[in-house]
Amino acid sequence: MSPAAAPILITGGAQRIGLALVKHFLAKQQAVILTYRTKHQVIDELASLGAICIKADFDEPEAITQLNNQIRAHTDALSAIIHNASSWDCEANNPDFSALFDNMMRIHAKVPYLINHALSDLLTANNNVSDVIHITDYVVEKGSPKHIAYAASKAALDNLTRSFAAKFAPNIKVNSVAPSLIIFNQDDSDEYKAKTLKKSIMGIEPGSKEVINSVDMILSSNYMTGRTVQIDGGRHLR
Ligand SMILES: NC(=O)C1=CN([C@@H]2O[C@H](COP(=O)(O)OP(=O)(O)OC[C@H]3O[C@@H](n4cnc5c(N)ncnc54)[C@H](OP(=O)(O)O)[C@@H]3O)[C@@H](O)[C@H]2O)C=CC1
Ligand SMILES: Nc1nc2c(c(=O)[nH]1)N=C([C@H](O)[C@@H](O)CO)CN2
Repeated sequence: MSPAAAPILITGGAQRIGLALVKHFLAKQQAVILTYRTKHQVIDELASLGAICIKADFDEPEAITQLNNQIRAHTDALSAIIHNASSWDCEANNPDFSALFDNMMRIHAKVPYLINHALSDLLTANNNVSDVIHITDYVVEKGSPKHIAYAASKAALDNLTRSFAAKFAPNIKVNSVAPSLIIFNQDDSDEYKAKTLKKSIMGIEPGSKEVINSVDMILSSNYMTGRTVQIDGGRHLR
């Protein structure tokens, strides 16, 4: 009987894509540690399924230190870290561009940077090659005039992928998944949805399974590192 794999840490695991990833791994009997900021109703269900649910608001100064300590109370190894937590904020909603830029850089670049450093020994303690996966965005390659700070922060995360891949090899692989539209938000208008669907040449809202498939492919590789899986429906061909 092979020993149970060490837990996978997923940040922002209580809704949408993060939640789909958590449920996917739990269904495969894979141990999961997830962070959440808001106490979504689903948290109790995930805990009953065996997930370790840790409250972490990464806007708080001590969040990383507290997360580090809480994770070490539960495990002495990790098989993967998936940096999923994110805030899709924009200049139109934030007249304070300085605060917006700081917030975007913190959640999308500083938090993954600090977590990777803080927990790398737990990844190395894993019995097999471990993984860090950064969930970036198609806009890393194109920019975004309506989400300027967001796109720049995801580009920083994209660059961290290559730096950490070089630093952590060969015990830890580090890769990005760069989606464009995966799932709409509840308050998205029909007009926005129609306009967004036209941006790719596949023209669909693919759903979280696209990200799950890409993550599973990365985790199944013993060789791929410092690279990006782009799941964008052919947006670059428009
Ligand atoms: N949805 C899509 O179509 C696309 C998504 N992506 C990327 O995929 C990933 C998942 O997307 P999606 O599911 O839509 O993400 P969401 O916008 O639903 O956010 C994911 C989670 O991030 C958490 N979060 C945000 N800010 C903080 C913070 N300061 N501290 C702690 N947690 C925080 C939220 O926690 P809580 O809810 O607990 O407050 C939320 O559950 C993201 O990285 C996103 O940028 C990229 C392109 C397209
Ligand atoms: N944290 C989030 N990031 C992004 C989201 C989201 O809902 N939350 N959504 C998008 C869009 O789907 C975009 O890819 C297409 O308009 C981008 N990032």
